[in-house]
Amino acid sequence: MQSFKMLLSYLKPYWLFAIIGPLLMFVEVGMDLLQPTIMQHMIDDGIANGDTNLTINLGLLMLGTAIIGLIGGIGCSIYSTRAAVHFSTDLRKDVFRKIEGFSSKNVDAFGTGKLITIVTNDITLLQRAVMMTLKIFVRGPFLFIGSIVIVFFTARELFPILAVAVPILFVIIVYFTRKSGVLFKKVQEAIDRVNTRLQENLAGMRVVKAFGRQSFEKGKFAGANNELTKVNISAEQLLALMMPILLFVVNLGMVAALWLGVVKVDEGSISVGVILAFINYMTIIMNGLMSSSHVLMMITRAFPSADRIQEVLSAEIDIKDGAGGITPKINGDVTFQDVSYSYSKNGEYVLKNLTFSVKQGETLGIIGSTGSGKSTLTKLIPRLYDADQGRILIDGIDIQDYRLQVLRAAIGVVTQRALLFSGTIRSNMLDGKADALEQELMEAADSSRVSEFSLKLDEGLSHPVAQGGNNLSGGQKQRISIGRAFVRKPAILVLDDSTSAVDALSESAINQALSKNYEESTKIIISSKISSIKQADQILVLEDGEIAGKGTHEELIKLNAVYRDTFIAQGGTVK
Ligand SMILES: Nc1ncnc2c1ncn2[C@@H]1O[C@H](COP(=O)(O)OP(=O)(O)OP(=O)(O)O)[C@@H](O)[C@H]1O
Repeated sequence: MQSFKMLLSYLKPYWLFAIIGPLLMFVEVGMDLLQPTIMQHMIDDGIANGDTNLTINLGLLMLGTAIIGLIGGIGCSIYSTRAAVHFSTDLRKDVFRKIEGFSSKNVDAFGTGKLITIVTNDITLLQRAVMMTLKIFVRGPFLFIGSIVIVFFTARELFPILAVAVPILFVIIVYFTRKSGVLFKKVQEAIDRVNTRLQENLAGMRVVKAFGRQSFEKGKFAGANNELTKVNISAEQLLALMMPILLFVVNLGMVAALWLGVVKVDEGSISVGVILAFINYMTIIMNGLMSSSHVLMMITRAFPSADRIQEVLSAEIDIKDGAGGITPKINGDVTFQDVSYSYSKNGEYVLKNLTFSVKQGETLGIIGSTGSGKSTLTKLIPRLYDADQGRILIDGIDIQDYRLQVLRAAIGVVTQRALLFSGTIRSNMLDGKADALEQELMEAADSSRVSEFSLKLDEGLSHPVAQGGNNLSGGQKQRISIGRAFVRKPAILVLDDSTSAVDALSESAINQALSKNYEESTKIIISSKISSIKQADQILVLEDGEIAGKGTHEELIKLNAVYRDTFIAQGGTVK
């Protein structure tokens, strides 16, 4: 509820629409409320007295009020829709912007499935709730209260029926609205799980097919889907139950009105027109209450969504921007001082007391078994995660003191899995440096061996890249990913097992280009192949998050048994 109220501030820029809409609705409802009373006079004063002129005039008045009501209704729809759609557009923009600023830890904490549901489903639900509020929230209560007031003054003899029926209707609505709120929260959570399953399957479709896991994955998806079906049915059934119960109460009220009305007509205290008008008002009251309850349900349904949206908007981004003011030119000396890191609070440390330094232009090789923390180490440098203990310095300055933009602009990362975006080879490479000159682009394409295959393509660098680079081979994707990092000529180049899918010839060409064209960049190269890091100025051997060895290839061969054994296992010979 609190979140819903807070998010309503997004309506502020559209306050005029948000006021005009409901105001026009007042016009529509006013006209609706007049109809039964006009009809009553038509029956009692016009038809009963055989006054044709009055009957026709009252008939025309009914038509006139109906047309004015229609205009009010259409105007209300137009303005309310505008306000609600603009509201959700602005909200979606802000939520997306916030997610863009999330640290990797924030994303891990929410999960991508949930974030997608929030940006799509939750915001749509909220938009609908706002629209209904502007359109119908005025209509329901106004119809309801207006009818009660009119009945009180024009059919007081029948008023006791309302005095009994209305509180009962109220209790029913409050009960069902509360109950459904809880269930709709569960529906949202179930949608999260379906989205997560779907997302995982789409991303890993090839693996699923290659391993013949379709039926297994279908089973998992069906599990999440069945869960969603179950809670959806419970929620919808609850809603479906409410309407007949409300109708039943209203019908009882009508029967009572007819019975009491006949008695009163016999007594001569009311006319037939009053009974008909009362029954009409009773229907209007029911409609008013039903539409109010419908909007209330929509709003209740939107409460959990508002909470989830607010959760994103108020999430504290754990990576804080540095104060800046430091020289934006980064040379590339990297120093780790006693750095430890754990992915979860109170969890096991993935990196333990790492201390090493690498000078500008030097190459640092990192080798170690699977899960030893190599990738994590490199993720700490552009501050995708912040170290829990110790400090990381670049050019002698703590990385937390740099503006994030400055820090990250100085680092070129080639991730283990080549992640490409739909577009062209060129647009993917330009992601590394948007304003790169053609010459810089070509140099990067040559160094990363992109040219080697792009020149054979009809469109060259303009060759289209499908979503995720699915129309390219693993090696081609890796080369484009390397080219993207190369084009920025970064002070620090991080290559995380980035040539695993590249053929030996290309790998050696890329390594040559690295030492020739990127002489000034500090190079941090993770590789499972010793041949790829043999020439490094310094090699770290990571074991279980700790530095188990440090030195040049020759030093480690002599002094580090794990390194020596790995070298021999990879076909190396030791003198
Ligand atoms: N986002 C994450 N959340 C929680 N734990 C993680 C996360 N990423 C990695 N880990 C864990 O941290 C440890 C180190 O992972 P890391 O990816 O750094 O290893 P690595 O040495 O690069 O492995 P590989 O050679 O297989 O790529 C592993 O135990 C892994 O399970």
